[in-house]
Amino acid sequence: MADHYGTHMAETAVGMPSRQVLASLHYAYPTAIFLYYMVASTIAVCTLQTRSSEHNHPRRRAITRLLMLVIITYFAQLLGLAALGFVQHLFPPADQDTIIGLLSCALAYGVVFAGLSDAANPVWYPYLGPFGMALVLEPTIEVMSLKARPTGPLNYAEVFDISTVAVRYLTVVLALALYFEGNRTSGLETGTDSERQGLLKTNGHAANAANTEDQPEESQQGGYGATSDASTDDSQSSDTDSDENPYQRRERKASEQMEKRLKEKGNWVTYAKSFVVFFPYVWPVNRRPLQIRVVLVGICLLAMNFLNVLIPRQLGIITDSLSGNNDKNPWTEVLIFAGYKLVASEAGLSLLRQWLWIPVEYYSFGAISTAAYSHVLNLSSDFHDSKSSSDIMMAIQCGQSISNILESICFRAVPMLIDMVVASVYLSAIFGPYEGFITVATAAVFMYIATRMIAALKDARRNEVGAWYKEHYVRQAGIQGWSTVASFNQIGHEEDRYSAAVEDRVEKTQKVYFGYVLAYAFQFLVVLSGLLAGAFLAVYQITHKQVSPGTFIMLLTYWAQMVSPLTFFAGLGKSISRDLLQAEQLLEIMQTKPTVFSNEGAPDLQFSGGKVRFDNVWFSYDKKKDILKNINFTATPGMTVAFVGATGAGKSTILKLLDRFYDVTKGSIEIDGQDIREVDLSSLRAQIGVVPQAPILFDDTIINNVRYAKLTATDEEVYEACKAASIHEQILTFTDGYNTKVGERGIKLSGGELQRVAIARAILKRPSMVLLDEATSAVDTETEQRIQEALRKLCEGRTTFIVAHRLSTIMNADRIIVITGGELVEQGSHEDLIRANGKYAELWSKQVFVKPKDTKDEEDPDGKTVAKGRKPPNIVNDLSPEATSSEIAKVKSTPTSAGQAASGSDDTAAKSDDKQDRSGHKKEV
Ligand SMILES: Nc1ncnc2c1ncn2[C@@H]1O[C@H](COP(=O)(O)OP(=O)(O)OP(=O)(O)O)[C@@H](O)[C@H]1O
Repeated sequence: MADHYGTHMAETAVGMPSRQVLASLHYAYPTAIFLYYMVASTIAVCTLQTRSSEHNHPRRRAITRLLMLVIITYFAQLLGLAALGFVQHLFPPADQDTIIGLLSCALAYGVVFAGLSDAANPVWYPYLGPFGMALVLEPTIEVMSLKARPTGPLNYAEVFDISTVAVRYLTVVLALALYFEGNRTSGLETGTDSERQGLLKTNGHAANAANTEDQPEESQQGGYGATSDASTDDSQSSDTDSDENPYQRRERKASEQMEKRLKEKGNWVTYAKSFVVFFPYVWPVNRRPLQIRVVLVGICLLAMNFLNVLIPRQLGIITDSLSGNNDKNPWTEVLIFAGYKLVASEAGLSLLRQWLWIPVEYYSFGAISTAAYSHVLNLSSDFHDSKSSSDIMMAIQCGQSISNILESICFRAVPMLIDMVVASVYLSAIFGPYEGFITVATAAVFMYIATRMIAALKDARRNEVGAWYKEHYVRQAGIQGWSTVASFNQIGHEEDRYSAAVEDRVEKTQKVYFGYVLAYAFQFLVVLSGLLAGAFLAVYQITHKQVSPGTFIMLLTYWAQMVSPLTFFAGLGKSISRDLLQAEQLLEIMQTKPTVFSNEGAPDLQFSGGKVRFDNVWFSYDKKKDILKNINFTATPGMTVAFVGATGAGKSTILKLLDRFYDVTKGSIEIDGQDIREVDLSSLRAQIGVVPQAPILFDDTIINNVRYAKLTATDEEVYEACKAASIHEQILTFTDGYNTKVGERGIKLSGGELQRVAIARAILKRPSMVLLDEATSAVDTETEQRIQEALRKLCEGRTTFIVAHRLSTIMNADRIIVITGGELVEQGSHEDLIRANGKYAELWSKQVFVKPKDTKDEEDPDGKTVAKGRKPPNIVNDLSPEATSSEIAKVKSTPTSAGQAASGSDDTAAKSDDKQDRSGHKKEV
């Protein structure tokens, strides 16, 4: 064996133990650098320190160059040894430990160098550690090597070697000095030491609060994500992207959410802990058979690791038996090989693993989807009003990504890592440490190149997704808006638009595709170089009879097997971060708490007539602008209360508060003396029947849609409800009668039919209280008459709240409440309010006395003259304030006749005089 300087160890006076120590140091030093760097970098990333530094170290460039110089000195030493070997005809020119040590140090510092070059704002301790080790270990190794050489004067090679080590040592010292000097200077300049202290908020407390809290949100995020982190780049770039498609918007929102949560949690570890909510869905808790399956899957994976060694090894044995290098029977060996292949194949362990795993996987997918769906359904109106339904549905589907992350780590990354470690150890054992080094070096270079290339393709990929979405939207717009396209004669325009979008997408896809092909080509070249180096070494050892020819075949097979784990690892970070972003969207939903809920153990609503009291009710949707202000009124049992007022005044909001779609911000709502927040939500809603402004039906048959109000209702009950809602006859005229499908959201029904089906539903429910929100807005007056009849049946004896713009609909209400700008400005019966000559009288007069404008010749908006005496294009209300007053005066003198004028029905007018409410209670006016 040759020592550091090419002289044979055996000739020196150094004892065995120190030689062993020296040999171990050659391996331990680069290993320590590598491990320290990896662990320190991981800690820095996990504790988010890499995101803290907002300005660069002033000497960073110089330090990076010095690090490069350190690597060069190792190659210089190797070149020196090669020159010595060449001159002295020594091969190998030094002992194997020294050469491997130098090569490994060059590789380890190479990894550190690559990390420093790539980091946007590095945290320095992962890079300083190796320098610190060098300060101690470099002289130690050198001194021990000098001790190991024979006594006598130094030759040129030894002088060169010592000088190179000295240069390296000085380089390391200089790099450290520059770091501390730069740190001190920048500290003096800025007055802070952000590089060492700049940790982010932990659990809501900012370590660098002074730095971050004064800044606007954007700038905080900017500094925050100031690494090369993809997600932050995405969020920032897409913020300014006006062409953001839903995919990009979702990704941006998820990545912003992730940033926010990371900021709150302080590090990745606590961040990852927030995903613990998914644990019961991923791990089959309380399902022993499934748990056993998971364990068996683990055993299968270990068996696969084992087979990955056995198969190449067996090929080597077969080759050796064929070439007579061993005395084994090739027939038997081939059979054993076939056996291994069978076990490792899709028909063997893989099949078994899938069989074991599929129920677990689907358990998890099913459990997450069901839990997410149920959670979403139980969230309150504020959530549903603020989220797009497509985003919610996407997020529920993203449940799969949680199990994907675990599967990637547990069932792919871990076994592949085992494969790679086993490969380098096994190859080192067979061919010696050089082969192990070649394997590790190839893997490191491969991963570096592959991850860089994937990162370089990020923009191209984003453009491709954008183009894909654009194509999708152009197509969808053309098809969905076909009638608009056709009626505006724009088919040609849409065709051009679509073909341009397709062309753009195809061009961008090609770019990405070619990028991937190029990336694979580079990866292949790296693997080929490693394979070539490994194969040369093997050939050398075979020709020197150190190993058998069969091992060559084993080596080739092993290398071929390693490409797929390497490719997987190169893309692992990307796929995990994509899955995490998707899981983030679901996590956000799962962590949203309903704002309207039943208190623990809340009693059921005890309904006794339906007395409703609004006591000083205030409400705001966004906690900023008050939508309802100080609303006070009481509705006695069976009373019909109508809300009128301008659009946006807050009428529908009052109904939503009654049904507890939202809770009041201040004040309270009581039903029969019970605060509705104190009773069980479901028992409250069970008492209330709603006919909404825009009823939504399910894409199902009419009968099923009506029956939705009471799932146990018989067909007869449904028919009765439809008869009561004056829709039965009409349904019978449909092609399939009650089995007619209503289309998505009831699109196949007319507005009036839709509203009557909604009324039938409410009738079938037989609620104790009724809320009608513009229930007859979509029907003509004749149909309305019939619906009024239906509604009368529905509301009979029930406390009813009506919102209506058409005042004729509500003039018979026991109480009319006028809402203006969220405030209750008037209340009373129709007659009282008309007499009061306030807001209601004004609204009433405008609706009653609508008549054509004076039909003198005038110009229409296009400048064309409209001839006098002809019917003008619009009927408008032309009452002047004076005219209004005089009309109201008339109304005041003959209220009943005004009622008749409005309703056109003696019957309804007669009822307006009825001071007794429908349940026999005296009206509370
Ligand atoms: N979910 C919501 N989130 C935020 N603001 C809302 C929401 N729903 C309604 N608003 C706002 O609250 C105000 C009152 O709305 P509301 O629907 O109660 O009015 P309305 O009097 O019933 O109007 P219309 O007669 O047109 O139905 C409006 O300004 C509206 O923009």
